[in-house]
Amino acid sequence: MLFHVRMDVAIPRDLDPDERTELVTTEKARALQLQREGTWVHLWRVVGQYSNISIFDVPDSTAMHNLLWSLPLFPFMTVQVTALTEHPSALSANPSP
Ligand SMILES: O=C(O)CC1=CCC(=O)O1
Repeated sequence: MLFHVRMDVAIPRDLDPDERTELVTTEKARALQLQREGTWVHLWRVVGQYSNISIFDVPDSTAMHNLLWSLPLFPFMTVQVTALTEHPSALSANPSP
């Protein structure tokens, strides 16, 4: 099941710099792991913002929820999730005759 997710990151300015570095480093490691596993299918920076647009491929909405809650930066993010389904005009839904 595919999900479109927008994450807007807001790390407090007064957070300890070492803690900030640790958070960002562990978030990156987790993101790379999930991309290698094929779960985090796309990860794009939103131009000019500390935000990303991502596509996830997970079994169901509970898995999506649990994954997001498990992210190290989750406490510092506002997350918008949109469940996706196949468009009837997509090439993938219309194999060539
Ligand atoms: O920087 C971000 O947009 C938050 C984030 C998600 C995965 C990652 O490595 O950073």
